[in-house]
Amino acid sequence: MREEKGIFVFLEYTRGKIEKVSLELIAKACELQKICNEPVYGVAIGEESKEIESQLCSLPIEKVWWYIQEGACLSELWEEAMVECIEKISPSILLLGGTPIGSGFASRIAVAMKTGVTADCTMLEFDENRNLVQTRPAFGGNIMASILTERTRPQIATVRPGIFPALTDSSGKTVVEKKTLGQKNKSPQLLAREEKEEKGGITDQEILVVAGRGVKKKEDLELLRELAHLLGGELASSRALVEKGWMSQKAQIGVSGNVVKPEVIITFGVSGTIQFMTGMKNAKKIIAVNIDKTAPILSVAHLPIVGDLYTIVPNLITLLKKE
Ligand SMILES: Cc1cc2nc3c(=O)[nH]c(=O)nc-3n(C[C@H](O)[C@H](O)[C@H](O)COP(=O)(O)OP(=O)(O)OC[C@H]3O[C@@H](n4cnc5c(N)ncnc54)[C@H](O)[C@@H]3O)c2cc1C
Repeated sequence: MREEKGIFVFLEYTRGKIEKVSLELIAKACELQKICNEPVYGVAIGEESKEIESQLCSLPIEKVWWYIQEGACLSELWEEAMVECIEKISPSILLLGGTPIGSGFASRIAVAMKTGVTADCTMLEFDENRNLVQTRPAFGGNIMASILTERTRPQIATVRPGIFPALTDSSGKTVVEKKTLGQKNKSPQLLAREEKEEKGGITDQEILVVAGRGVKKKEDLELLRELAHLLGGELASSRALVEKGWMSQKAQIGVSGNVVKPEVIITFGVSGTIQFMTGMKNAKKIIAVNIDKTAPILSVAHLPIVGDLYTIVPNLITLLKKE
């Protein structure tokens, strides 16, 4: 049997841009490569585009297989392409973004290759036997589980967007091999496609104002939203307010929400449970306002403020409006 070697990364793209999470995975794969000294490969599947071609060519990795999709977007065709690649190069590791596409794809590939998949990893490293240690929060974020796929290959892991720093080097010269994605005679036809522009997402914001259960009424969120907009940011929340139906799940930070990495995060009335902190611990500056001086979030904040949000927020808004 051939020895499995190499780190294989699934490169997702939309609207002429490789997804940030895929660039985060490439950066991580290059970091792992320094330890295992194995090649890093990529695979992309989708419509042909000049922008994508130039981005793929400038990745700092060995080679990319680019399957051009001409017909319907069918997961079975994607699976066939991926399995073909895996069988050809026998990678020891396959990394995918923990996106709706990446997560679904990972499990299909795992079934096809009769191997395991660890979803939503937050840490990837090697053990002394060069097995990939795939670490992810478990039991609602109360413990970190380290999972090994010792007996089968490839070791498949998905990683949530925003966990690893993205690739900054675009000076690579990758060999890109174009292939045509297979067609199915009786495949469903894609008649039209409507692209939905995501607006107001919290994961790309530099500044986030976060509302927690300390906010007493839904209407009070407007004060925090006003503050967020005056600061040039967006309003996010803990799960407590999503459960009340006051905020959308898209605005939730945490282990079952979004992972964010803004320059500044200001929390109001958030206690700082592990499930919440898992989603924001990499923020550059954490400012936390809590009425209770024993709230856990105050001990991790760069600027902990013991006080009532109902006094502090209106004062801040008045100050900012004067500027
Ligand atoms: C499987 C699972 C997954 C989960 N995933 C997530 C997740 O992704 N994200 C998440 O957030 N939670 C998650 N949770 C829920 C989590 O355990 C907590 O329930 C939640 O984070 C609490 O939100 P909170 O801090 O807003 O509320 P609380 O813990 O109730 O804290 C409210 C805080 O507001 C302060 N406060 C009250 N009044 C004021 C005031 N006037 N001014 C200033 N401060 C005030 C209080 O002192 C308190 O510290 C998950 C739970 C489970 C079981």
